[in-house]
Amino acid sequence: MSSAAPHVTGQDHSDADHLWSVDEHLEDILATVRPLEPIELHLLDAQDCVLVEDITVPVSLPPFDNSSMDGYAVRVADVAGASEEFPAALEVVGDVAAGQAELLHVGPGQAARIMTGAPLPPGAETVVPVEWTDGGLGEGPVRGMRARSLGPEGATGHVHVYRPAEARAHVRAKGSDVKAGDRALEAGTVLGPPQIALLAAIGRGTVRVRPRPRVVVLSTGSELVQPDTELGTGQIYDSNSFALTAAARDAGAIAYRVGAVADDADTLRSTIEDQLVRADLMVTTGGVSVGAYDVVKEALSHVGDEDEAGSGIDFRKLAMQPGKPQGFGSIGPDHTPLLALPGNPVSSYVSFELFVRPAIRTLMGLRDVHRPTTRATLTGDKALTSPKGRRQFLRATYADGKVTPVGGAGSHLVAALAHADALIAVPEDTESVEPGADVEVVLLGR
Ligand SMILES: Nc1nc2c(c(=O)[nH]1)N[C@H]1C(S)=C(S)[C@@H](COP(=O)(O)OP(=O)(O)OC[C@H]3O[C@@H](n4cnc5c(N)ncnc54)[C@H](O)[C@@H]3O)O[C@H]1N2
Ligand code: MOO
Repeated sequence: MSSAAPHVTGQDHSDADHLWSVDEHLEDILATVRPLEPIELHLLDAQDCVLVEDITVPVSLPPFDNSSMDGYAVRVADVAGASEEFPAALEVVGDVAAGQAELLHVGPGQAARIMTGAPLPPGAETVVPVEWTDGGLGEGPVRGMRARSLGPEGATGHVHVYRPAEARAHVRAKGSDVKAGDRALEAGTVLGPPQIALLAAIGRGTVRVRPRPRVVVLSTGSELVQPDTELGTGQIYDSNSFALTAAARDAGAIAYRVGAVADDADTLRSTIEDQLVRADLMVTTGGVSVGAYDVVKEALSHVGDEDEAGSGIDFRKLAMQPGKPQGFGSIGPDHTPLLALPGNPVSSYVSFELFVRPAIRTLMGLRDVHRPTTRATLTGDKALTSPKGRRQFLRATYADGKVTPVGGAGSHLVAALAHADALIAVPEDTESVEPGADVEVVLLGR
């Protein structure tokens, strides 16, 4: 299943030195990535997915008139004028429990003990809550019914009712929620818990939705080792593959983390080929810069160019900091989109937020693909500086219309990233921002 249109960039940037703007790169990605084909999924597997069919209610909700209270089903005339001083005394003909198929008939002078959700029995016109009665015990108003374990035989004898009730009081009418033939949900609805509740309530076990994309995250670098192992000389822990797998899940994807691949082009190519079978989107980190060991660039620069129309990864520089070197294109027989992110941990995470998250959400068919942004007042005691011609994304915390930078601009500062919940976006033409200024903020984690 192809999740990408043939990748033909709308821009003519054949010049290798062309600096792409953040918006141009994003546009290129979003013009290529296509929503996944819908499939039929069980309700819980469809959570957070976009519905592609209008859902019509097959049976009314509630399907029958039923009681909204534990109490007694009675006739209106039999309790008219009832009071504590002059209670109505009615013969109890038995119990009506929720789910009970056989219904009693309530005649004049009679009452059936009824439970919340149980069908209103024929003959009864209204329900009096048990608190308005003596519960059949003859000792004044009660707070509730006796548990079934204490009275397994059910209700018999007489009940005293102390208040009148209007017709159909405490009765939930058939179809008062939705009626058979009504539109329950429209195509395009995102299925959250309340929508899943409605689908289950009207008896739908499966629905047609766009599935969550399967995203394979692969980090590269011979220096990388797994957490929980001993660090050797020159080694560091692979944090990007964890961060991006988590970020892919957070965006709505089913994410597969592939452990770090060493800096060897053949190994990388064959690992990517092996992973394509379970990928609607591939994300790599590292190896996209200009070093001699920048293996992603080496392995993917010419991949499929000759034999797969529309395939190939384009490596480019963005007018952005962090996140300058990026790769994007599609790969393999299904033209699976691939985003090659830079290796610095903050660069890869910021790039994910700006480019991969919208791609994942486009695959899901969602309308809102971006993180929300807002304007906020910069706080702190120093001016921010930003490289000329680059859109800078600085880590920050945001609250109550104020935004405060956390840590510096270095793209290796993972600890500061872990304490941030926002990014300050400093425009390309701005080199310095004074405290008190109004800035644009990308809100993470919402
Ligand atoms: N001469 C130049 N050098 C560099 C340039 C440049 O324009 N000219 N650009 C710099 C920028 S900006 C970035 S960003 C990086 C991007 O480099 P790569 O994508 O090739 O990434 P690596 O070299 O593989 O790694 C960079 C850095 O990040 C660490 N890293 C990588 N992967 C992980 C991981 N999975 N978990 C944790 N840390 C990781 C890696 O050890 C390096 O320290 O290039 C600059 N250089
Ligand atoms: O662009 Mo790099 O991502 O500045 O560190």
